[in-house]
Amino acid sequence: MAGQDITRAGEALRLVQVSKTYGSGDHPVRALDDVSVSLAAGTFTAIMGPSGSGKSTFLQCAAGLDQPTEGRVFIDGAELTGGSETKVTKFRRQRIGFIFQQFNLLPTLTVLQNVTLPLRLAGKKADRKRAIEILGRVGLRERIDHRPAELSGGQQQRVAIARALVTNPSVIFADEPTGALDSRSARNVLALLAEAVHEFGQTVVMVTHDPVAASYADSVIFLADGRLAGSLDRPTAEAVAERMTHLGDQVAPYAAVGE
Ligand SMILES: Nc1ncnc2c1ncn2[C@@H]1O[C@H](COP(=O)(O)OP(=O)(O)OP(=O)(O)O)[C@@H](O)[C@H]1O
Repeated sequence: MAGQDITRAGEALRLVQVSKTYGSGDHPVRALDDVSVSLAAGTFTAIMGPSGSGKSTFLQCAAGLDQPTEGRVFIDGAELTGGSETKVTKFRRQRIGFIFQQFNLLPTLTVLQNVTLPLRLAGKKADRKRAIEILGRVGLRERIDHRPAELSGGQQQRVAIARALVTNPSVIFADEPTGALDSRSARNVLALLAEAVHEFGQTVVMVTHDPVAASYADSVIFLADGRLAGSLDRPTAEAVAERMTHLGDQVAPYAAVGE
């Protein structure tokens, strides 16, 4: 992980000429093709693009869940790429938070235990007070002893947000975080993510299909065929939907979240 530091101050995520090719032989798939991106700390970025454009691959490579075939990834100035699997896992636990479409909470643990788990995995003290404070922030102070199955989908996703926030990570990656939620819960979750960015200085990178979800971000990065296909600052749902149409996607009616 050594090497020349090519990142800038205040930069939370940097991808330098990242490519990912799946398979070899006659039909390799170039899922990401020479993607370079720089995201400032304390910003909320949505990644959008047609199906198969490389969004999940982008997230997997940027978050150290998969290794790019070429290129380098830096989180907070430290290189994520190039280390052993053990080093990358440690790096992820210390610096990266995740939010998934299906919440990925452990069903046998209570809400509070789910939230303190990343601290324990990162070898830190299971700081109960901090976990309870964050659960209060996401509106679940009264539910800390419940199991995930006793909560609604929106509440489970709020637990997952608390779990992502608890280690104070350099970047939180969210993969379709509202994909399994009704529109009201989705708005609530998106507002919480935006609040984590604007009030607490978190950095969030979110993959989404939904122009309304993307409109909660500060900017949108578009992918098409594994390549960068532009960006949009201060996006509105209408502008995002319009751009997606030009990228060849069948955009869902954007009332999905905002209705
Ligand atoms: N493990 C894999 N092996 C081979 N090809 C893969 C693999 N994972 C993804 N791909 C291919 O890489 C390309 C990009 O896939 P990716 O899942 O990143 O797209 P996406 O934009 O997230 O798509 P969606 O919106 O449908 O989830 C696609 O052509 C896909 O078929």
